Amino acid sequence: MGLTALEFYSGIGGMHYALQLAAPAAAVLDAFDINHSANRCYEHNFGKAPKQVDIEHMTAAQLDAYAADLWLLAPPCQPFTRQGAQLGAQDNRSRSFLNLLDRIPAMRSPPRFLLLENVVGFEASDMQQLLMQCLAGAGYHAAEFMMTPLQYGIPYSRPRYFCLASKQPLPVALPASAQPCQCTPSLLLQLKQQQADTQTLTAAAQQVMASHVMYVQSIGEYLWGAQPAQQQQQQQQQQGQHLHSHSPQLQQQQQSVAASDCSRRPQPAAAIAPDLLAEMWVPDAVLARHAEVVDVVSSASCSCNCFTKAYGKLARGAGSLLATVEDPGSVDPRWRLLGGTGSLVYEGYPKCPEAASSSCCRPTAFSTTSSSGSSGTGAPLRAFDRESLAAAWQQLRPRYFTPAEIARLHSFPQQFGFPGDMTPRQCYKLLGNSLSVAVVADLLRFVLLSGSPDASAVDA
Ligand SMILES: C[S@@+](CC[C@H](N)C(=O)[O-])C[C@H]1O[C@@H](n2cnc3c(N)ncnc32)[C@H](O)[C@@H]1O
Repeated sequence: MGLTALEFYSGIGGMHYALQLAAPAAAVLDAFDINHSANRCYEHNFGKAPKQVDIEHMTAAQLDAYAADLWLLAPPCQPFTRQGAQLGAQDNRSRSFLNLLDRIPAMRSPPRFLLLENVVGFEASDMQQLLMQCLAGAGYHAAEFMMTPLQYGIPYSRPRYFCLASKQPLPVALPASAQPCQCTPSLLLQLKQQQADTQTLTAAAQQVMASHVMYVQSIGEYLWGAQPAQQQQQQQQQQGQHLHSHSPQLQQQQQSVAASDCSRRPQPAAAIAPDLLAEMWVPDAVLARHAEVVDVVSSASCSCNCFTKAYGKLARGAGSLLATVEDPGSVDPRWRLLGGTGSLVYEGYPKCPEAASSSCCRPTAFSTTSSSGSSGTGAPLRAFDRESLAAAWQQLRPRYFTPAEIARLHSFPQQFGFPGDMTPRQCYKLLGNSLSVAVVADLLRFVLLSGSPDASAVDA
């Protein structure tokens, strides 16, 4: 048999889709999750339900029986989120993951590879230290990353922590650092072909990432294949400016990464059915109550904020809304599109859209982007109040992103769907817990190359 995997905390199967991209011949032997709705959705798409078991009680013998090559892990993130109590390993929701860490040294056939996903904040937790100690003690080579779909040209900010581990040396040995690596694994592999020593390689990779040269598609282009001409021109100009600031060698590498990422993008999302669209309008009352904290993007925006499981329920920090007016500037010239965040601002309000985005701000290297627009270039509103801002939002007729659109922004394949009886709220809850398939696929390709001499083919 080829590569075999176990998917812990499987949710709706984001890790499974990523594995299908990274190693098409690999097999997921079993998936495990306690959430019945998530398991129904997983079965709907993969034809086999995950085992509805509590991972906290799994034994080394049970795990050994699979003799799986790869463990995919997305344990609960609540113990590590910035808004929570940050109890880390002391939080009851960490117990199942602690159980797995305890089991690994006791196993006869521990996995050859591991991939873990969690929220930003995990890297500073006691659980991260326990994980690293466990991996080092069990003889793994490990590397930590902080990645977001924006780094793959996808207009979606969802920074997440990742840890990769392998019994064989990783294809690029990262220098010891207090901070997780922010370079994409595919870029590291490309640079490795030309840069012999690790120090030069990582310095070059950091330089590329810090300059934010990746071609990021607009939301309209990514979801529906549409790109307003004006924005296309703007992006080309920006991209040109950035590329000229680097060596021809790096330019070539960046362009080829961007091109290969574009080729992997999903098909445009299906048109929204009228009855679904009717459910997607954001009520005026919500805009009136939360005028200062909502984040609204347009189809021309090149980013939107992280969708959480509270999307559709909470206005603050749960994910962006989409303006349905094609050109906000034509409705009122005081609208501006922030280049860095993709958010719409009205004469400088809200002052800092990212402040409303909970744990979802971008990695530092990505927050220093050049803006295609600017905020507050007009005279500030003298008598600014919530009502006038709410009225301004209403002009844009914002709607919620549909579950299908969020699934596409997570790079789920076109054929992914939810069971027909699930409400949008249930879908949002499941999607908010899930992950970016594009990001995880890239990390998986990298870790699965461990130990291979030419680092050119996945052993699947
Ligand atoms: C962050 S989500 C992972 C989502 C998944 N990666 C996806 O693509 O949808 C964590 C999942 O772990 C499950 N979970 C939490 N504690 C668990 C436990 N003790 N045993 C089994 N599953 C658990 C939750 O039901 C939830 O679906």
